[in-house]
Amino acid sequence: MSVPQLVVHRDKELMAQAAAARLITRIVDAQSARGSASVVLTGGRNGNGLLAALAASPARDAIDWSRLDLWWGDERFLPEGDPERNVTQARAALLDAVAPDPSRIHAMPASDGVYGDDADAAAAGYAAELAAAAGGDGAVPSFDVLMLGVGPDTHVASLFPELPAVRETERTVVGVRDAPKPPPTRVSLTLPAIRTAREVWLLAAGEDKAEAAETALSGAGEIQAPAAGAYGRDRTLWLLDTAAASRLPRALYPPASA
Ligand SMILES: O=C(O)[C@H](O)[C@@H](O)[C@H](O)[C@H](O)COP(=O)(O)O
Repeated sequence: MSVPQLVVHRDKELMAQAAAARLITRIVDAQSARGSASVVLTGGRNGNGLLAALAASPARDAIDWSRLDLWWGDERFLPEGDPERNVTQARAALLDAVAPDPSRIHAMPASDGVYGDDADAAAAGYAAELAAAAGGDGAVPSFDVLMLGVGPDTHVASLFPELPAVRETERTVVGVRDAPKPPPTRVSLTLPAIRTAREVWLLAAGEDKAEAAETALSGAGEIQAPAAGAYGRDRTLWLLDTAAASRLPRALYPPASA
């Protein structure tokens, strides 16, 4: 378990731009070291803001888009092409502008796909795809970076406080029903899957995330505060803006980042 590091940026726009630059560098380093990179994207405003900033970055094509595997931490279980799906929003924010290798874009199943409207079957299908990509070395590939937006209630992916999905200890992907954040039915990585990533980056910008950041970083348990259970093998990085960091003890983050 890696102890959370915090970086606090002036505002959400700068946080998105700095996080995008950080992601470009991390991907380029992974591609240089191992020939390819594997990244897990997140939905939501902060996640999509990062993708849009990356699309606008002059350095974006330092990434070899033909050697990048993209996965999702969660997905709204809706029909293919629904504007509310995280992959639809990721395509609009970034993917349509960079033309990655389509075989390496691993979208979670849609509710009108091969699994029909069965979210549990869709989750099992995505778990099988992860395991196949892991090449028998385990249940999921070794993700270089796994990004998670943090909800105001401290949820990450579609793991909401006290609900069954956050309590899952065996499966890597689960179906979620009755999610408090619409739409109610989703597919999500579980905490055990999240924690296999080399690096986990939690994105929290805006006043509405201040209480969640304080709760998750002040010793709350992962069932009550799922963000507290999201950490990487090598690194756990909270990327915040000053508004989201406003309730944190000043000692938690270095002065240089304020
Ligand atoms: O499917 C989703 O909605 C996201 O994956 C979800 O986990 C999101 O990242 C958080 O709710 C934060 O969303 P905002 O950045 O919009 O607050």
